[in-house]
Amino acid sequence: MAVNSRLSGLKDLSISERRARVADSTAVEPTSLEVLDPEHGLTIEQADHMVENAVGVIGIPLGVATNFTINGRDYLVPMATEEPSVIAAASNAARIARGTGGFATSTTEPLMRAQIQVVDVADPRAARLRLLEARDELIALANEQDPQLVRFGGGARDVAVHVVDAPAGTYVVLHLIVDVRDAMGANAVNTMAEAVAARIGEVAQGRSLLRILSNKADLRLCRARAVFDADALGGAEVVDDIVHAAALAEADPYRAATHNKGIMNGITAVVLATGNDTRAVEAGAHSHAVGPDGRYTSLSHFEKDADGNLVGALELPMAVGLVGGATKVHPVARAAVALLGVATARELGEVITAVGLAQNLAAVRALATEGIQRGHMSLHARNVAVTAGATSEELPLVVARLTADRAVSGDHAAKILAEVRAGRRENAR
Ligand SMILES: CC(C)(COP(=O)([O-])OP(=O)([O-])OC[C@H]1O[C@@H](n2cnc3c(N)ncnc32)[C@H](O)[C@@H]1OP(=O)([O-])[O-])[C@@H](O)C(=O)NCCC(=O)NCCSC(=O)C[C@@](C)(O)CC(=O)[O-]
Ligand SMILES: NC(=O)C1=CN([C@@H]2O[C@H](COP(=O)(O)OP(=O)(O)OC[C@H]3O[C@@H](n4cnc5c(N)ncnc54)[C@H](OP(=O)(O)O)[C@@H]3O)[C@@H](O)[C@H]2O)C=CC1
Repeated sequence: MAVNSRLSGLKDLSISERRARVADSTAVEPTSLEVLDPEHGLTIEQADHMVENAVGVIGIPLGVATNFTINGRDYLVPMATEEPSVIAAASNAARIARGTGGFATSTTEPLMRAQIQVVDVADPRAARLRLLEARDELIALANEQDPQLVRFGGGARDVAVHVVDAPAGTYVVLHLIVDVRDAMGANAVNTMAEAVAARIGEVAQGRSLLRILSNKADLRLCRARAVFDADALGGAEVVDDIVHAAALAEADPYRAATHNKGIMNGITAVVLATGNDTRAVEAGAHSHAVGPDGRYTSLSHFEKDADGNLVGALELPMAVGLVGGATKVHPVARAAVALLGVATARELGEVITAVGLAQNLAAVRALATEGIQRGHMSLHARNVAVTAGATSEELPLVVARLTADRAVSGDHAAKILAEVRAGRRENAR
């Protein structure tokens, strides 16, 4: 069944109505969403199998971003985040992009690198060539470790050898390049790296030391682009100002870090919801943000097209999988993947990248126009009101006053709450 992600007004429904609407708009059975209730989610027994010294589980809100069209197909995107306004912002930008066809994405092959470091090599440059001569033997040896991966069409594909001059010595570092198919790949690649390390040491005539995947997954890139209509963004000046905002992020690492954090607001939320390794994706992203000149810069680019519309583009490494890790173990992650309806790790990566671009556009548009506080703080007001002690009944009143007063602070919430309660006592008399 074709998904319809244009669910206007989803925010105004109760949670059970929202779930019914989401199930109705996708191919998932409504009962499969029951696992999203905390009492039906990850059990302490399951947690105990996942990590060491487990003593509990922590709940993170899971929401659904609406309006996404990617390569002509609609997706409702599960996002796990503790931060208000993130899911609203992604949905907002996806709604704007939808008017001009949505997001177009592409990806490279799912190639990961493992590094095998060799120390104490007398002739590092000659050792590099000896290792390249042994390429076929090393690939065959690595592939013996994971016949299952090879059966799925993956496996070791190539080697590259770097000579690295470091303060404590010169190292020969062999990169084993592995097609990991639908896995994130760290376990698969690390097993291979450990298995071939001794032979690599022999060929290089040194001692093999580290044998571990590189999170700079620069051979496994995902890309997303979209056109955002100038009028829908607020006009030609808004387009120009977004281009200025993005240009600052390209030139200034202080701004780039925040700009990229905005991208990761979306990316990490989908990575977490689907049970993938957030640290691996974040490490990949930030390493990709360092250009050939060694400068940290923005991951995305915004420019104006010939029609005066804004064009956004994002490219980053995307080491995510649909098998392995917590994806198959965590019941909520399984439900999130089913809801998203992706068939391959590549498709998952492309959706995540589109969400990153949408998130970035929403934040930069807010910054280039009214500022971040109106949209973000009005949604954050709920947290502030709850922290001040508002009950579910008092919450709408306190949030409405906080937003109207444009003063979203704990002190002000406490003052409003006192007034609301005094008013109630007065009415009760
Ligand atoms: C917050 C909005 C979306 C309000 O924006 P708005 O224009 O007031 O919203 P609207 O009421 O006109 O609604 C527009 C659409 O937004 C979505 N939407 C709107 N509200 C909701 C909601 N409550 N729940 C769910 N969805 C919502 C929804 O899709 C809706 O369309 P509909 O489907 O209803 O026809 C806007 O101001 C925005 O996009 N702001 C950006 C917020 C943001 O980026 N937050 C991230 C946290 S700040 C940060 O960490 C990063 C940063 C900013 O530092 C990065 C950087 O510096 O680059
Ligand atoms: N630096 C890092 O980022 C590190 C991350 N990790 C962790 O590693 C985990 C991910 O490792 P990963 O290797 O993905 O997990 P798994 O080892 O659990 O899964 C990969 C394995 O799944 C099997 N498989 C089944 N179907 C497929 C398919 N369609 N495509 C590919 N493989 C398939 C393969 O063989 P088989 O059935 O024989 O296993 C493959 O080796 C995450 O938990 C991550 O946090 C670990 C160390 C370091």
